[in-house]
Amino acid sequence: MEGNSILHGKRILSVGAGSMAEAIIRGLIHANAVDPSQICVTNRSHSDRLQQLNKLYGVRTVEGADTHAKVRELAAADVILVACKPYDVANTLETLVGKIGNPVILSVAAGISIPLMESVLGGRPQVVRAMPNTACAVLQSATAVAFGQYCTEEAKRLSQEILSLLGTVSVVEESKMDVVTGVSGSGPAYFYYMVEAMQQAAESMGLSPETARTLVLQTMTGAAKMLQETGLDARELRRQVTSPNGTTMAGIRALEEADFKELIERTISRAAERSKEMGEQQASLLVDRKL
Ligand SMILES: NC(=O)C1=CN([C@@H]2O[C@H](COP(=O)(O)OP(=O)(O)OC[C@H]3O[C@@H](n4cnc5c(N)ncnc54)[C@H](OP(=O)(O)O)[C@@H]3O)[C@@H](O)[C@H]2O)C=CC1
Ligand SMILES: O=C(O)[C@@H]1CCC=N1
Repeated sequence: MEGNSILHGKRILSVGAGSMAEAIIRGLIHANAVDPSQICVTNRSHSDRLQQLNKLYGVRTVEGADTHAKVRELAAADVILVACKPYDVANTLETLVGKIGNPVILSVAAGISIPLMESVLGGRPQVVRAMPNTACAVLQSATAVAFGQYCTEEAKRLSQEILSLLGTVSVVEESKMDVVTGVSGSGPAYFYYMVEAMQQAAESMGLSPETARTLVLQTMTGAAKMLQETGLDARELRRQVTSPNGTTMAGIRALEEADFKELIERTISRAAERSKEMGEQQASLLVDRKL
């Protein structure tokens, strides 16, 4: 672990102990970037889940109901990772008011805007909105990040340092976050769906499940590596596989007949719209509550 890293001695409190919190924690521990004792995790009610994370990663935990310990953790946190479901964000942030110093509020919640979080927290909170994906767990996330108006340069550096340990980081305007969510936040699931479909097809045509899995996984891994390591774009790499009138051309023709590119555009657009919708729902609930 780097003693001179900006993360040295920083305390990270994860509010939420689900899939995304675990992917981030696992990544940070595996990157050897923080000592497990720097991370504390809390959730609402599932103490068994907290015990599991403590056992797996050595992180500290504090139960939702353990008020004194929780208040201490909140006050001492340098970074509060908001990793609960979008519809729980406003209520969760409300419970922090008056109990925190001036930590970086690093939210990964889909759709929930920086102004909404700032308004719930009040004052001049340092809110960072990120959209990573579960590949944080293997340090291969494609993360995008947008900064709130009250973030200091140090807060920006600290959050970027944390996220860049977990994969690539692209700084974007907040208005692009819904699209980002549709592309790379949900993206791994489209990819897994494609893997499922290819394995299923391979098996239905007579390959054993084991052979199907090996061939499909290595094909995907090899293709991704070719994209990364040759610097060539996808179109050119596809051209190299496609012999005139050969097998690939026959396969691609089936994708074109099904309007595959339009389908992918629709897929990303639906996910982005859902992100926007979730944010708008939460914003209007908040307005209703204030009336
Ligand atoms: N999964 C993914 O691939 C990605 C998810 N995200 C975002 O990450 C966030 C979390 O998603 P995910 O991990 O899948 O969700 P999960 O349902 O797996 O986890 C949600 C967690 O939030 C906890 N929680 C809810 N309310 C509170 C509260 N008031 N205080 C403390 N903890 C609370 C829950 O605790 P309990 O179980 O006790 O109720 C649970 O541990 C979402 O906002 C999502 O949009 C972003 C990118 C990718
Ligand atoms: O499905 C979801 O809502 C979350 C956000 C991005 C990926 N998973």
